[in-house]
Amino acid sequence: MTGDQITQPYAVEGRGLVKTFGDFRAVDGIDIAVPAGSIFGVLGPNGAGKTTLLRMLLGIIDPDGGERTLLGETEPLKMARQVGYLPEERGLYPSMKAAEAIAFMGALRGLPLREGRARARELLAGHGLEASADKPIRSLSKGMAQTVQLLGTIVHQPRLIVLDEPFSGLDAINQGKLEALIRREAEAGVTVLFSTHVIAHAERLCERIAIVAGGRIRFEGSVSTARDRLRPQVRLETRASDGPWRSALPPDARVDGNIWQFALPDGGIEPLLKALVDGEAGIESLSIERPGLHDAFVAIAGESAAREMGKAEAGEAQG
Ligand SMILES: Nc1ncnc2c1ncn2[C@@H]1O[C@H](COP(=O)(O)OP(=O)(O)OP(=O)(O)O)[C@@H](O)[C@H]1O
Repeated sequence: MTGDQITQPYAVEGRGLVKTFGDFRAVDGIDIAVPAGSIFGVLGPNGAGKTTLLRMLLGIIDPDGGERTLLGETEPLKMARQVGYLPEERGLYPSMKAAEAIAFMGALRGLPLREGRARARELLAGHGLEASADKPIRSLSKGMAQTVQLLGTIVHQPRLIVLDEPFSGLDAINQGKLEALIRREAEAGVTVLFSTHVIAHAERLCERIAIVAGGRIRFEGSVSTARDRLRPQVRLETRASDGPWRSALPPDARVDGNIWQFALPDGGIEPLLKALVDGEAGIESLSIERPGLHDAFVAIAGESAAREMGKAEAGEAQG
């Protein structure tokens, strides 16, 4: 097949994407660019528009406005055989055997069945599921069935993998295995685009993220750049509770006994340290912590979006 080589810097691009259902704008003018070979996370609460965005990028639904390019092709479905897609709605034929289900999913994307069957067994063995290869899906646990579906998503060795909420419904062990699989695929040069409402997955895995809320992109860039939106936080404990050194602390420092908390000043920590030492404040403890992606998310998308993310995660843990 011609055009197999990735020559474009982005595996997926969307510009000005809009999707309206009735008079509701689920996606409200989104620009997104996923670098080829990267792990890219679309992060946002339920109903933010993530699924709609992914479906438009893949060509499953058409946008009402805007343009998209998938592996260099402006008609995304033309690249379907080079894409692996795990939809949010999971499901395999319950009576199909695990290896057969994987081969079947490969066949839907153009992989000859014989090859698919052989690869299915290799993949199952690689995930500790060789004993389940000839068992019907209905006899597998939910997590195992989800792993089988995931293996079916990658069996035809796609150049781009798109996973819609892939961590949902998996226990911590299977979530860890999925993270490892995503990393392995990316190391082999595959582009991985996934959606999630769990900030920790995006923070651990992604080179770049897009934060989506209310159908709009609130941030797109590296995890590190998102975290840099907030100043590092200082926690200082002094032996003395008063002295001239106090004027060196930022005026908005919060105080509890002899513990002071404040954002790292523009000039850095050194001028303050000097004042503390010269003033004999006595430094009991000092820490400077860079905010995590969760705090950055709150700053970027707002408290209510962050609460929605937390609620979805808690609901899932219960369910
Ligand atoms: N086919 C549809 N018809 C009507 N409304 C829709 C349709 N698909 C999505 N929506 C609405 O568009 C909004 C965005 O949905 P979408 O599924 O894209 O969000 P999401 O971020 O993926 O969240 P979730 O994880 O809950 O699916 C939601 O309010 C949803 O109810």
